[in-house]
Amino acid sequence: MSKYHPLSEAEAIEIASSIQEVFPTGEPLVSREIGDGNLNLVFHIMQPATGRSVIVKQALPYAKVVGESWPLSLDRARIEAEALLKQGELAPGLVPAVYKTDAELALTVMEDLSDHVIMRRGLIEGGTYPAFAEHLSDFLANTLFFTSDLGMNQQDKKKTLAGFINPDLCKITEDLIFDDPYRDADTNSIEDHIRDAAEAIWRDETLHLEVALLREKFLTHAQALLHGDLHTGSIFVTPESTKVIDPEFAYFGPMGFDIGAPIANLLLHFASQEHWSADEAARRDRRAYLLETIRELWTGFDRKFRKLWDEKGVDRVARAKGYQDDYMRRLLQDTVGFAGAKALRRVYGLAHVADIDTITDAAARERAQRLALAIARNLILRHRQAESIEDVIRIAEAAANGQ
Ligand SMILES: Nc1ncnc2c1ncn2[C@@H]1O[C@H](COP(=O)(O)OP(=O)(O)O)[C@@H](O)[C@H]1O
Ligand SMILES: CSC[C@H]1O[C@H](OP(=O)(O)O)[C@H](O)[C@@H]1O
Repeated sequence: MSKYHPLSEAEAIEIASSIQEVFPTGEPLVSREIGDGNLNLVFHIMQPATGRSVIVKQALPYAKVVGESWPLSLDRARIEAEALLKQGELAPGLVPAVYKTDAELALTVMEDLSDHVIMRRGLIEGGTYPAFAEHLSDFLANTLFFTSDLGMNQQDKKKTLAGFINPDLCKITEDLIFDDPYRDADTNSIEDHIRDAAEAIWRDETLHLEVALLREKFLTHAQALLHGDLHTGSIFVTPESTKVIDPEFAYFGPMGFDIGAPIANLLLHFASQEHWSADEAARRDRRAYLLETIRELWTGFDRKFRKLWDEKGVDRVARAKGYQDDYMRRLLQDTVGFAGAKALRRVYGLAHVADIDTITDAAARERAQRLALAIARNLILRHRQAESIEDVIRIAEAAANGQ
């Protein structure tokens, strides 16, 4: 019989107390459930006498945000733990330390990052993160390169891939990102004042073709091991430090999906700047910072990925003249398209973003939602023509200027 059951606070404490490297002494521990995500339980376990702490994250057999009517495999907890360990090897210091995993109980005990802030929250509060683009481009270049056919033995890659078959979580993405926003689905959550914009998207057949092409890539292109859900709610930051969490959507998919995710979320935050109803200068400065971060993220990624290819590439054939440039151009185009798809679903799909939803002035919120939709739609429509990250920046600036 399986030993799985959702943990009580007392059981979470008992498990945490076995982590000798954090709690070598026997003083009592206290627990608090702090999960604010859509899917899992997260216990913060602290030893008041020493101030030491860990996080115990446990999967539930269903999606917490919907309830037991949406069952989900517990195997996602094993996948999350294995992805965290692999990312820790490939991108040291950029993910939390893992102290213990238990596939049967579907849990991971990890480093407490409460001295950081979730990036979405930090951005909403006006924070700036000067090391973020450098760190995240390191994370992306290393995790994607060394799990692709360019940076890893191709037979080993196929064997590794078998451990990251993640059908339930991929299905969430296939439906919530690539299908439901393009039809009148029950899962959508549409504010009345933008219903006309959603209906226009449901009728937009040119857009549907581009989304079908992106969805096909997500379904079939096992290019590298992805994080799979790399939005600003999955990244902890301080001005000096960046840590990526929550890779439970990990699977072998198209790299542009991971690079597009943070770009989409920076653009959603860009759109949310409509909340500065009167302060044009504040809005302009904030937007310039966000666009510069997007530029640095892609250019840093491009430079580091090419360097790894030149210095650590394992594939002789990949050294064919012109192949690298062609590959990077296609990767940019995927990134642009996936950024658009990831942004669009956050405006009226099942899961929104606080950046926009917390704007209390309804007129400003509507402007932000329409701006996010305009940017997202143009990214999707034009992704196959993109030649440079400047195309993304021009699309965002033009939409913000009402063009
Ligand atoms: N290592 C950690 N350190 C501190 N807080 C964490 C850690 N991991 C998760 N959390 C907290 O729990 C929340 C939900 O975690 P997350 O992994 O995103 O869960 P879900 O998979 O349900 O989205 C985060 O937003 C954060 O507040
Ligand atoms: C029914 S899951 C909706 C949505 O939630 C996930 O995000 P998170 O686990 O970080 O809360 C993922 O983005 C899913 O698409």
